[in-house]
Amino acid sequence: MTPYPITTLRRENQTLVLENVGLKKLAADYGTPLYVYSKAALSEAWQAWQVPADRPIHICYAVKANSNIAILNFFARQGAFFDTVSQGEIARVLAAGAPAHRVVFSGVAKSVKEIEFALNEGIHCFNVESLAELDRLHAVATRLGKRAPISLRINPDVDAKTHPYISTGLKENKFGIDHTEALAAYQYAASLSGLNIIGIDYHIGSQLTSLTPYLDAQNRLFGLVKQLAEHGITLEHIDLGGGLGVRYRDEVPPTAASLVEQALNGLREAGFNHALMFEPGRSLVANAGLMLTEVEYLKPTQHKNFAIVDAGMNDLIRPALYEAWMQVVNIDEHDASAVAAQHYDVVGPVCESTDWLAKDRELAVQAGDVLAVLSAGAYCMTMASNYNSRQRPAELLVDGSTVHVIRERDTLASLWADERIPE
Ligand SMILES: Cc1ncc(COP(=O)(O)O)c(C=O)c1O
Ligand SMILES: N[C@@H](CCCC[NH3+])C(=O)O
Repeated sequence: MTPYPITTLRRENQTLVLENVGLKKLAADYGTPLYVYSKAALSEAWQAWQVPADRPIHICYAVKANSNIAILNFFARQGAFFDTVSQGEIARVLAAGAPAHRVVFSGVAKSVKEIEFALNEGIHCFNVESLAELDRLHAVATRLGKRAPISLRINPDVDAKTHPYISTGLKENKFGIDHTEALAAYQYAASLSGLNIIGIDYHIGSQLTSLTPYLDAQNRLFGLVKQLAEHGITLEHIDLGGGLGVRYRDEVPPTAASLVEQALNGLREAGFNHALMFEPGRSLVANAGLMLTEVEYLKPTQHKNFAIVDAGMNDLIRPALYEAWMQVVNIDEHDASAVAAQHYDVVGPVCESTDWLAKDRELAVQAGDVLAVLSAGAYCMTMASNYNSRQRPAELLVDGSTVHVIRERDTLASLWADERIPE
């Protein structure tokens, strides 16, 4: 196993280099905390999903994983479709230069305003999550003199065997329409003139590290597609969602190609000629990014050692939220004779006890060192907040030896720019 899950990251002369750029210089030039993404790693992740096939396969990048418009623009140029969950995400995709007809709109709570916006822009498909949403879509589309292209998101009741907070395909989850009610839901949708049925989809959870739950869900879904056809309801596409896991530590997730092949085999066996869609987020971006953070203080106590860094749970919340393990490395290697390795909890400045990035990690570290939190390209910057009135980090995109600033750090004034003191 390579030392780092980011393939474009390596150690050269005891310091970490991403593509052709030294991380120490980036921290010095742009300050910390700082997100840094590798364009070559994004390319590699995108290529991994490209499988030759006897039908169109649309890869819909799940915008929530990393919604910086430079990242969206990169995927738009590759020909990606986009999975979105809000008007804001759709607007970002359009601002990044992608056409509306490559947008699918998922989410359990689509508002009238969001539906109007998506219909007027002309998106590819609404992934519908309830009967009430069918009624709302029909009403809005009819009022606008349009027909809404729809797919029903099915809840297949399959255990994705991932963290319970990011599992979405069990019957107790709020997502999708119960597979036992799917036929009736489709028949109801077919009776509504404002709707145009084009697909079926599911998304069973995130950070999946085995193909088995996908196969279980796929079999269930394909059974439904057959049943629908028997009732005269035909579909253009089948969307198998996102969720493919990545390596944070020692996970060995299936390759994207093996997931696509499993789906293609299933389609061929069933005699289906539908187009195929997937909605990957994490697997396209997690291991294209890292976060740099400087050690402010070392705080040894009688119980444990703390390395107190300048990034907090507001900047990177995954450990606080899911106890997620993310690799933390010192970007400069110390000679063992100069700095001895010890066990540290790496904690941030936020006034919460859950404000930690890593626990009980062996690190040779001094105050002033810069640490890199790896695999931070997905669900890190998008979940950042201004809690404790902290300025969210800047973001950089490295391309060979070139560094692009793709987001400036929040300014102090931006923290209250939208607030008003009453007269
Ligand atoms: C509907 C939908 N599609 C796709 C994704 C992307 O998932 P992942 O980042 O795990 O690939 C998510 C998030 O889990 C989602 O909710
Ligand atoms: N935010 C989660 C993934 C959630 C996926 C959303 N459907 C994470 O960081 O792992």
